[in-house]
Amino acid sequence: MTFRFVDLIAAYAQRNKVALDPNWMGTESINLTVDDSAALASLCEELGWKCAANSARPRAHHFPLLAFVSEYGWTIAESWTNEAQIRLITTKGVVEVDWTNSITFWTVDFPKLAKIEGTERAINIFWSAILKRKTIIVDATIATIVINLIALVTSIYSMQVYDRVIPRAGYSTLLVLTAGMVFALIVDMVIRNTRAMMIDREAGNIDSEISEFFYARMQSVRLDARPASVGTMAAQLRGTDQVRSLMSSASLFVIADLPFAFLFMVVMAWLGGIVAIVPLIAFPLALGLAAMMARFIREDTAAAQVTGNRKNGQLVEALDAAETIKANSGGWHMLANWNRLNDEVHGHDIQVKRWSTLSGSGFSLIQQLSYVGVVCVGAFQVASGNMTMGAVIACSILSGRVNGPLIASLPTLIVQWGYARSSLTALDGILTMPSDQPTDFTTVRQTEIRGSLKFENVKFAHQGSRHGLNLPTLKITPGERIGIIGPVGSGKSTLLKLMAGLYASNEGHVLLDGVDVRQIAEEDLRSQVCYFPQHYRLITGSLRSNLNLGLAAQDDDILLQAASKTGLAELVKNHPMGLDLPISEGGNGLSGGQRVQVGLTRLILAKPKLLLLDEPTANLDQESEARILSAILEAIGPQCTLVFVTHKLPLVSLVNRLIVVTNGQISLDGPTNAVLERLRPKTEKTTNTGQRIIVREQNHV
Ligand SMILES: Nc1ncnc2c1ncn2[C@@H]1O[C@H](COP(=O)(O)OP(=O)(O)OP(=O)(O)O)[C@@H](O)[C@H]1O
Repeated sequence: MTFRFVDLIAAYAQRNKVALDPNWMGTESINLTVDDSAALASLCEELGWKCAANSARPRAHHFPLLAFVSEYGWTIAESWTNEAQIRLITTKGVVEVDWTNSITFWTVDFPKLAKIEGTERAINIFWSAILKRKTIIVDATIATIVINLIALVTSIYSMQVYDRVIPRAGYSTLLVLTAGMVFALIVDMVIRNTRAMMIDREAGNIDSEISEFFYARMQSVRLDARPASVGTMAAQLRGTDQVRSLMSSASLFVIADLPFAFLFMVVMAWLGGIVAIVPLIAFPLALGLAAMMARFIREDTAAAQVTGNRKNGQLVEALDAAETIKANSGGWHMLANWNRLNDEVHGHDIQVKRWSTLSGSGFSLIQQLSYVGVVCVGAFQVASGNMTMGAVIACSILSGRVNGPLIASLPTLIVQWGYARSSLTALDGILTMPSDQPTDFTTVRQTEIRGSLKFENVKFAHQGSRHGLNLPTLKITPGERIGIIGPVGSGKSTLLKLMAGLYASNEGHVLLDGVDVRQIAEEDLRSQVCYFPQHYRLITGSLRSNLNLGLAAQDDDILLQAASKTGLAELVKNHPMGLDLPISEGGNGLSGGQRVQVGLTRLILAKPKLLLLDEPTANLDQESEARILSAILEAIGPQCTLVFVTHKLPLVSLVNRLIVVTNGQISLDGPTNAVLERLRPKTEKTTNTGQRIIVREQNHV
């Protein structure tokens, strides 16, 4: 067996920390099982990738490389292990082979798609999205140059009018100059609007690109690594809005305007000599003030942001848990928390506003002083004959242009930057959370999962928890029917999530068909391993969309056939909209049992190879429970491995093996009857002959 093309390229891309476009998987049909390098080259060309071959001895920093070795087929050459040998990743595992120049190495140069997890920082995601749009940056820069040149022309116009037109009463010249000026100002307006429209349109594209990236990243965060508050995490993600609005904000043009401040100072020096000293002092003063304010504001914007996110978390919790809160008169408690957070946010906001107002008035003072300074120094220059009146007017206009854009935009920009900065920190936090498919694992495609499981020295504890699961060994063979029982909080659900690959062990390995479960490609794993959680939630949409969730859309008659097995068909029949029955968030509008019926019907449609059920029938009556479980058993067939957690002892009659979890450890594991026998409480009895014996009582749930 050799690597298939998809596996090879996916593994190679992952080692290069490049996220591939999911659509490229379309070429899956092509198998590079022979040294068909030409096929690799033509496929890369088709996909817009560049690949290059090299038979020379690779240097240490050139790895990883693709290589074809007759004994192993296509492999990934990872590194030198010594002077003469190369470490290869093959389908048979990691091997070391002697280097000969008959081995051809290949590199594939992928287009710079989003990098995946690990070293990436949120700010880089934004910059790469912006820098990708080079034409727009060039156009906006040209527009900014023209706008600033028009500002220069305005000052020259004033100088000409004061120095040439008024003394000579040259009114026809005035009309020509004014007409030219009006035209320039109209051009200025058109360019400004076009620039703003261009930026807005691109900001929309950047926004959808960035939000798609972060949404996908948020979805891929491993379940056991998620923060406790859903609302807080949602608010952190919304931080992308703040960063994007800063990056596309018109006030950001102040940065593009900055180089022109120096041009204007040069022109002022040319027109008025020493007058240029005024902006030379005022400009760095304004920049210094901006830097100082940004520093002062930083702590408060960060604190306001963190508290604001927590406030969002509290809001989501209050809405989500409304039933519990109302039923337990918890409203006052929640309100008190809400008010506390509100006051905290308000306190920080007020500080931010104070600094912002102070900086606004500080900039305005610098601007006015600069104007007064130019007029004052200009007056001395005029008196000494070094400058004309018109030049003084032109210099006063130019001094406004040196500091003007800064003064107009900086207070807002500083506050926006403060919030964006703390949003970026929160987004960095999301990027560092471990994802379902870590980059240090090579993904393996497993289109045919058989359903055998093996735990090797597995240890797992939740974040911040000292106690967890400790499973030195556990083996499950394909087709086994296993029940897991144990006291509340003993670790049954955690064990099931480890089997499903939803949690990652802290130590040891969970192997599915001999491959680490985290290594198996997500789409292969989820399509063949079905996990049914303790609290099954439905998704906003229709009954049909919930039944088809993650599956290829099925015909209605197939859906109805499956629904009739779980009793869900009753609901469909009795609702005027049938399968189009609308479902709101979480499945509100359906009873707890009906939600479970929807989830279990979907399982029948999914036909998994490994089925993991966490108390699937907790919400069902006895009759439905028996019917649904036998329908599921029939649908999955004898080859499917079934593991379910239950507190209902009658259900264990469905399984032939029982595992008892106590305190995070497997305390009993064996044939159902044997385990039940061991579990029966013992009592001491005296027989008729006076002999004292130990008997086991009936089991109780
Ligand atoms: N998200 C979490 N964060 C921290 N600790 C958790 C989390 N989920 C569960 N735990 C802890 O892990 C332990 C095992 O929980 P688990 O849900 O696996 O128990 P269980 O045996 O399924 O319980 P039950 O029968 O009540 O469903 C418990 O002590 C629980 O407090």
